Formats: sequence, C-alpha cells, structure tokens
Amino acid sequence: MLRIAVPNKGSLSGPAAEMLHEAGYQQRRESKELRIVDPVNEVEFFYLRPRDIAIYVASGQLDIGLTGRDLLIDSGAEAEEILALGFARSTFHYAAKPGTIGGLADLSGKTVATSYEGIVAAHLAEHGIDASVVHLDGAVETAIQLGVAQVIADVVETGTSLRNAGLEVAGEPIMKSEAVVIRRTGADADDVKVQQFLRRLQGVLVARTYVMMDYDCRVEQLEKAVALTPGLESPTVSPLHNEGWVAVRAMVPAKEAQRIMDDLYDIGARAILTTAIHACRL
Ligand SMILES: Nc1ncnc2c1ncn2[C@@H]1O[C@H](COP(=O)(O)OP(=O)(O)OP(=O)(O)O)[C@@H](O)[C@H]1O
Ligand SMILES: O=P(O)(O)OC[C@H]1O[C@H](OP(=O)(O)OP(=O)(O)O)[C@H](O)[C@@H]1O
Ligand SMILES: [Mg+2]
Repeated sequence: MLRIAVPNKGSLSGPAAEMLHEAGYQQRRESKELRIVDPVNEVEFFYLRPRDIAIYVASGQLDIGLTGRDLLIDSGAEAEEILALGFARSTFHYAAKPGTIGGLADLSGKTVATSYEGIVAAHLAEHGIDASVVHLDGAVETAIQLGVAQVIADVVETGTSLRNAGLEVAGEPIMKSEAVVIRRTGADADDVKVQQFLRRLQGVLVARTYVMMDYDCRVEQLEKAVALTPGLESPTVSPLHNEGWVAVRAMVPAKEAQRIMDDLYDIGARAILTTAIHACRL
C-alpha cells in the first residue's frame, strides 16, 4: 500500500484534495479525518500539517508527500521534489516600509521576521549578511508596525497583504514556489506504485492545460494547419468522404485554443471543435 502525506489545512489542502480526487483517488469526507485508506487504489492518505510533510517523508515512514517547494526547502529535510503541481504558486520576498531597504546589503544589522527561518537564514548566510531572524507563525506583515522587526520575509501572491500593511517588496525574489510532490532523497526512483501515482497526477495536469481540437481542412492546407496544431507528438490525420479534404485531431494548449481556431479558420479550416480532456496517460 502506497503511503502518501497530504496537507490537512492552509492554501495547499483544498487544491491538493481536488487534484487527488480528479486523479481518481478517494479523499476524506470531513476535515477532522487524519487518515483514510483507499482500498481500490491501494493507497493510504495521511492528512498532516503542510510544514511537517517533508519531515515525515524524509523519515522514510511515508512514501511520498504533497507540499510547497518553499516548505520543503525551509524544512531542510532529506527529501526531494519529483513533480511540480502548478497550484499554490507564490514568490518569497523580503519586504519593508517603502524606501528603507534598497538592496540586500541594507539588511545588515536589521531584524527579519519570518515563518520561514530556514530559507531566510540560508539566504542571508549565502550573501554574507549579518542580520537577526525572528520566527513568527503567521501574519508577519504586522511585525514591522508592532516593532518586532524592520524587515519581513514572506510569501507574496497578489501583494494585497503587503499593500494593506503599507509595505513593499525589497530586493530580488528569494525563491519561487508551487505545490510539489516529494519523496525521500535517494528513494527508489523506479518504484512501480510511485510511478503510477505520478502518471495519474501528470494526467490531471495535462487534462487541465490542454484541450482536444478537431477540424476539417483541404489537403492543400494541411501542412499550414498542422504547423498551427503540431500536437504533443503528431496530429492524427484521417481521410474524409469528400475528396480533397481531411480531418485533423490534435491536443492544443487550452490558453491558445481560441487564437488557434481563428488562425485555422483564416487558412480555410472548417468544423473546428474543441473538447475538454477529462483524463489522460501520455
Ligand atoms: N496567498 C497564497 N497564495 C499562494 N500560495 C500560498 C499563499 N499563502 C501560502 N501559500 C503557499 O502555501 C504553502 C503554505 O501552506 P500553509 O498551509 O503552511 O500556509 P497558509 O496557506 O499560509 O496557511 P496558514 O493559514 O496555516 O498559515 C506554501 O507553499 C506557500 O507558498
Ligand atoms: O500576496 P497575497 O495574495 O496577499 O498573499 C500572501 C499572504 O498569504 C499568506 O498569508 P495567510 O493568509 O496564509 O496568513 P498567514 O500570514 O497567517 O500565513 C502569506 O503568508 C501572505 O501573508
Ligand atoms: Mg499562511
């Protein structure tokens, strides 16, 4: 039975459960459940604090975990990222009152408040900056107003929390994060059950980002049309009953579907349809 750690609360938990559900796995029915078994898929899910997931996975008791890249790095645990999941995207930044911090050197001698001490201490050391770090559990934007620190280092997504606290980002981003699948460093890369789990999640990622496009076009236009819809490997081209026409089928990025349909129409393609992909194995 594959043992998987899943975030039990916070920004990661809803989208993680949704992705697992889309991948065909049973998920817990209520938020107090800490462990469930999905007997059909032979998987056991453990609902853990996002921050603790890398530690559990590194200990070898759980095969894989879903967490944030920033949480993985912050933990310093012996675990590694094996698949990026495209949700809970964020950037990790220093921030301060406008005009107080021009560049990294200005952090010298300051106190930095953060929930991500591991990332911040490593970043400061890497750049040879002597600053103090104070750990706070959350709502770190308030630390400056209340005099606990002159600088914060935190997750920024829309920037609303910083703006509301009258702060602005200082210097270059420290790192970019998103939800990731992790396993213990050096774990068996060919484990069949892990590979199957990853293929299922990859199927969801593809289904979310691609649509299937079908259209008819004249044989003379086929090369131009195929250049617009090269597919992932190669489009399927089938003869039509009407001589001189073919039907083409290819996967296209969902974000570009409308532009591609316009371009296909312009070169004479007709009966252009897009359909959602619900699941796939590439
Ligand atoms: N506003 C946000 N937008 C996108 N991702 C976020 C946001 N806030 C946190 N994250 C990401 O979520 C993960 C942190 O999850 P965690 O549950 O620990 O914190 P949280 O979502 O802030 O919840 P909590 O309320 O417990 O602090 C990190 O990977 C972080 O980058
Ligand atoms: O740039 P934004 O879109 O405003 O998002 C970033 C904010 O979201 C998270 O806070 P959360 O709401 O999880 O509270 P917390 O600070 O207590 O973790 C994060 O810690 C930032 O404060
Ligand atoms: Mg938070």
